[in-house]
Amino acid sequence: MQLRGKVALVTGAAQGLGRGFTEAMLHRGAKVALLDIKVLEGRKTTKELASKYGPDKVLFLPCDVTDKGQMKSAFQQASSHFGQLDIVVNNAGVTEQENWDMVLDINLRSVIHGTLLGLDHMGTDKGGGGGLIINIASMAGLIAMFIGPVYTATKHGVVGLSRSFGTPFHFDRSGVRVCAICPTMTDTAIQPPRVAATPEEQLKADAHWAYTDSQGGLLQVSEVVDGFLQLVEDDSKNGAVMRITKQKGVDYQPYGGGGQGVPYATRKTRSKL
Ligand SMILES: NC(=O)c1ccc[n+]([C@@H]2O[C@H](COP(=O)([O-])OP(=O)(O)OC[C@H]3O[C@@H](n4cnc5c(N)ncnc54)[C@H](O)[C@@H]3O)[C@@H](O)[C@H]2O)c1
Ligand SMILES: CCCCC/C=C\C=C\[C@H](O)C/C=C\C/C=C\CCCC(=O)O
Repeated sequence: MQLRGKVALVTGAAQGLGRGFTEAMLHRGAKVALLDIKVLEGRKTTKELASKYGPDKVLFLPCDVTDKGQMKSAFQQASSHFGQLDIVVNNAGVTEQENWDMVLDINLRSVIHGTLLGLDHMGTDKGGGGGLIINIASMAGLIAMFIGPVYTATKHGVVGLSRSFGTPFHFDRSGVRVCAICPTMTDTAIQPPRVAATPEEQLKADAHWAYTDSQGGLLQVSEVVDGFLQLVEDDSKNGAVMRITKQKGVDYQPYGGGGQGVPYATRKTRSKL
């Protein structure tokens, strides 16, 4: 998909990777609705981007992605403000924490909801023009992050969700590509400090940084954004799971069945047999 003239919605866009994806799309001529629970940061980011790309190109919508009403309303406001919706990036996320219900709600349930809302707004079967949904998973969606079992579970869930909605069964109806991106450790505020407050936290921080350093250190946001743009522009990728690592750069997780999971003959593909 070429970005010029397109409209995107990005969750967790106030900072970090979400801000990076937003700015890259604006730079290529898209308009973007920025959603975030952090209202001050969200407004500040939007103001900065408005002064660089034009106030008509951005819209900030305060939104807690775990609140179904707020999410539904934000999607409606983004679509009606810009007159269309072409790309949804389910990016908002948090790292492992004691309140594991919250990790599940933000990292998985809201991504499921954001994907369903994206299909409702963009699906050709729902009166939309088709489009693209990119779900931000993590390498922890493909391998076990031993200091983050719940985080790992949510990111594996995001990968599975994206692969399933990325099968021809769904694409034939909706015209919406659904893909996931799995970056390894990236230099954003989600990263824990090297020096922690308690011995237990220090044990985790030491394990985390030993692993990260052994993998060549942190990715920069720009490296993940480069992969993101590649996925946006490559219309052949549906149900694809992009990996981004310091050692191998951008590549795709290999799966049997050409990345489409269990072979499935849809009405359209059957009629061509
Ligand atoms: N940084 C990494 O190492 C890394 C690696 C792989 C994947 N990821 C994933 O990338 C995504 C972005 O993370 P980041 O590294 O930019 O972190 P970040 O903390 O810099 O940004 C996350 C953003 O999500 C927002 N957010 C959190 N909870 C929210 C909620 N309930 N509703 C709305 N917005 C909410 C935050 O306010 C923040 O702006 C996350 O899904 C994360 O799991 C990060
Ligand atoms: C002390 C808490 C650390 C929390 C880490 C913060 C964010 C990480 C986000 C990334 O999405 C993780 C990406 C890849 C991790 C994959 C495997 C790591 C294995 C080693 C480990 O458990 O740290």
